[in-house]
Amino acid sequence: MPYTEATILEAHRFLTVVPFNIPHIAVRNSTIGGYNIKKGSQIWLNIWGLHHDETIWGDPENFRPERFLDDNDRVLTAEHRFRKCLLPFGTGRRVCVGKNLANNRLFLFLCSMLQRFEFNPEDGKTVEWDSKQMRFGLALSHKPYKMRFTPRNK
Ligand code: HEM
Repeated sequence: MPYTEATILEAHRFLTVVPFNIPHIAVRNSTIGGYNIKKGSQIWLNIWGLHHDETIWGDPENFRPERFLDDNDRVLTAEHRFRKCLLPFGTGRRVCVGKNLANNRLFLFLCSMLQRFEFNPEDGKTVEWDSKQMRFGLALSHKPYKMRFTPRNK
């Protein structure tokens, strides 16, 4: 189900639930991208910035799952630049241990909900989206909004 998988990838990018990763400490003096990092420095990875960088994504403020599909509507492989620039679970030795569990759950949850319900905003309303108005914390969350879930068999 490539479009569903692409939608989950795009949701990871667009929402970036953990915007600044979990802070790390440099264990030795090192150089990254021309910057000298002193041993003991606290490192905050700006994943939200990476996921909303116009020079990478072109139109980062648009929710567009198609960006993760190739010309044959297959999900881009892990080698594609977009996939390499998508780091919702961090990267390297301390990458999220729940990554596979979370992705499996997201897929099953999304599919089973979409099979059973139609989702719509409250009657006559639209849900306004502004990624700069999220509730900030270790994890980002949207301010409350109301949705109508209608069983698909009715
Ligand atoms: C969409 C869901 C999730 C997101 C976006 C997410 C994101 C992250 C991120 C960004 C990190 C920091 C990685 C780093 O330091 O480089 C992390 C670490 C971690 N996550 Fe998740 N996570 C998710 C779900 C889960 C789940 C379901 C579990 C457990 C069942 C989990 C357990 C952990 C643990 C234990 C760490 C610390 C790993 C370490 O420091 O070695 N996460 N997660």
